[in-house]
Amino acid sequence: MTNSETTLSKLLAESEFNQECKELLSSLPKDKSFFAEYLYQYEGFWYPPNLLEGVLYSQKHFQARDSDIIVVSSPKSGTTWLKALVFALIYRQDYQTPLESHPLLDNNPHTLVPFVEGFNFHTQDTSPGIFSTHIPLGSLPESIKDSPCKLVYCCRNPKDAFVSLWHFMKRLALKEMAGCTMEEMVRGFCRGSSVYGPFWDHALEYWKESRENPGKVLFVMYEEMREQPREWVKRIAEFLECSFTKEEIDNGVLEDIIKLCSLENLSKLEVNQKGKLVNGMETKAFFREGEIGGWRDTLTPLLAEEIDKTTEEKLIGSSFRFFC
Ligand SMILES: Nc1ncnc2c1ncn2[C@@H]1O[C@H](COP(=O)(O)OS(=O)(=O)O)[C@@H](OP(=O)(O)O)[C@H]1O
Repeated sequence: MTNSETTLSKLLAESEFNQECKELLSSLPKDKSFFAEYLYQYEGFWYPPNLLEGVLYSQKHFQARDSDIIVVSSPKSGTTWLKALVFALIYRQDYQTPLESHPLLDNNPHTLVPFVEGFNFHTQDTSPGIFSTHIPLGSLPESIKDSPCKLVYCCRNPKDAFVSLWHFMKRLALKEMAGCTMEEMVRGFCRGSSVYGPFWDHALEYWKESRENPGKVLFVMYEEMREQPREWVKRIAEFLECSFTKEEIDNGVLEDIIKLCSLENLSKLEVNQKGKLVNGMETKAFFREGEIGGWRDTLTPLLAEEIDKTTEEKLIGSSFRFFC
């Protein structure tokens, strides 16, 4: 068993659950999985037990402040990038160009921006607080829904998000993955039984909320940010009420932030090549190719078609469309 295997398996499956959580788990629908022994369905979405425990904890204890910013995504949809961008945007006055001593140069974005469901949100004592979550809209802690805090949702094409997850799991050599074929994993993903899945319902709920409540939720597409980072980073800044001034644009602050947070830059930093998060996960696992349509190198046409079919079914009655 490799180190990362031990750590992640432990993280996903062997936590010591409190009594309340154990009782809840025994009452929930469960499905065999390759993330942990079982995923459990809670409020319509699927979780490994330890992540569900984090969701329950956050529902009880997370107190959003009015000024807080929450980066939201399904796993593998651009979380790490958006965390870095929002952090760099909000603190850009504190770390002027040239960016030689920026915290993102020696901290992984996941260290700087804690997860709402990660038990360590208490460590964030700055204002505004920047947090991140994969929690579906309906299961967010009430204080997030009720306060004027803002949510930036990052969505990605399901085939690329799936393939990214596949490579991530493979790299972490999770023991539950042993013997799991890609066909099985695609099938699980399509029936919604994937971490924080169904992937489509997750995106659709936030997309709808962004339409109905545009001051609360900004919906961004990973692919559009890749193609037009200037446009989108400016739009995110506007949404977060920290628009770029003309002087900043003239001085190249926008370009510096884009460069600092780029996959090319972050992935070559020592902290992201050799570092580990507090939970033991290797930081390099969060960076790969970031390609649009990269799924073609991994998915067979048949498996791609299976995901497309689910996408088609899920989008019936909605005008929402994924990027490609
Ligand atoms: N800075 C930056 N810019 C653009 N793309 C980036 C960046 N950082 C990570 N990535 C790519 O995002 C994919 C990982 O997704 P997440 O960050 O959402 O993963 S996680 O949910 O936080 O585990 C994963 O995509 P794939 O390359 O397709 O696997 C990463 O390569």
